[in-house]
Amino acid sequence: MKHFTSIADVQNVDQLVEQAILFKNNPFQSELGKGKKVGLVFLNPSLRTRLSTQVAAQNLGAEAIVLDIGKDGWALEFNDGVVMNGDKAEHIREAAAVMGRYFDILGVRTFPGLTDRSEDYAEILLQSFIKYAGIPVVSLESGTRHPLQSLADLMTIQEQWPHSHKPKVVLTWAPHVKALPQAVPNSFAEWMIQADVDFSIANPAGYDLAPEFSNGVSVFHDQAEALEGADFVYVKNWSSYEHYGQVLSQDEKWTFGQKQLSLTNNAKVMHCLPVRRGLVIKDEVLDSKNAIHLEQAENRVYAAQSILNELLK
Ligand SMILES: NCCC[C@H](NC(=O)CCC(=O)O)C(=O)O
Ligand SMILES: NC(=O)OP(=O)(O)O
Repeated sequence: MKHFTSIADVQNVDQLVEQAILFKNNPFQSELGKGKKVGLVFLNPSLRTRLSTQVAAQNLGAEAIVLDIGKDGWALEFNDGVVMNGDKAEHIREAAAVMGRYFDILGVRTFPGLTDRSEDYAEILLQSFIKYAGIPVVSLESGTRHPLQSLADLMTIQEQWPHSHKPKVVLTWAPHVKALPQAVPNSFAEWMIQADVDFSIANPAGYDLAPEFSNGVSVFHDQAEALEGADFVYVKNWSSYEHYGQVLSQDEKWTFGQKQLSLTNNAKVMHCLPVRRGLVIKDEVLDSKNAIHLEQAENRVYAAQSILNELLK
């Protein structure tokens, strides 16, 4: 593995999940990180990703150094050939190259701007870090994907499903007050399409994911129809891809509560967090035994550890 930015970078997904489960059982079995340094650069906020990746690096014997570059770093210029006479103090060409000299692996979080679809979907920011750092780069959530989250999600589903038949997994949109990225649902879909599950998506009209992420998946605009018999429900808000970055609906009928849960096969309910209680998922579900969001968050450590371990090989 050279970089980890999507499932396409993984040679053997089953083996990766197996390794993550092995790390969960014995976190200190690998010392590949000894003497190595992992830089974690955040252009946007994070709780789980920064902490779980730091713990993962430490479990491998590596040191993780965090820079909240969006807050504490120089404002970065990503465009080439510009005269930098505005508010941007440093070009990505130097910033990434310098970090490439300090670290062995670089993790980067770059949320999409949600105004220019082609710019976000070309992953200009993440690709610039890869181009100029010259070391392995791990996506800590980029414009279009959140692969460390998806790996933890797949691991969680596998742990929670002891049966030999495929589970029915439904990704459902839920309302939100802000325009959020499509990265988490895109990525979850990408991983579920390759997994041994029966996968479908429920969202209001206007919220269909980009075709390259939902190719061949059944998409329902009727949430109740989609939820019937579900074994796992992944609840998440995202802004419109079609009307790019817009909030088209705040329909509270899509808030996931007991009413929705009762349509399922006593489903396990998932969310990547942070979750807005009462708006995205109701307390009655989050505080029930069906909710496995904390298991997902816990598994972030072992997902990150298996990726760092691969890159350190
Ligand atoms: N890393 C997990 C999710 C991050 C982000 N959520 C958020 O920005 C929520 C912010 C809020 O609720 O105000 C997203 O949806 O991609
Ligand atoms: N799920 C997730 O990535 O959480 P953070 O945004 O807090 O890192």
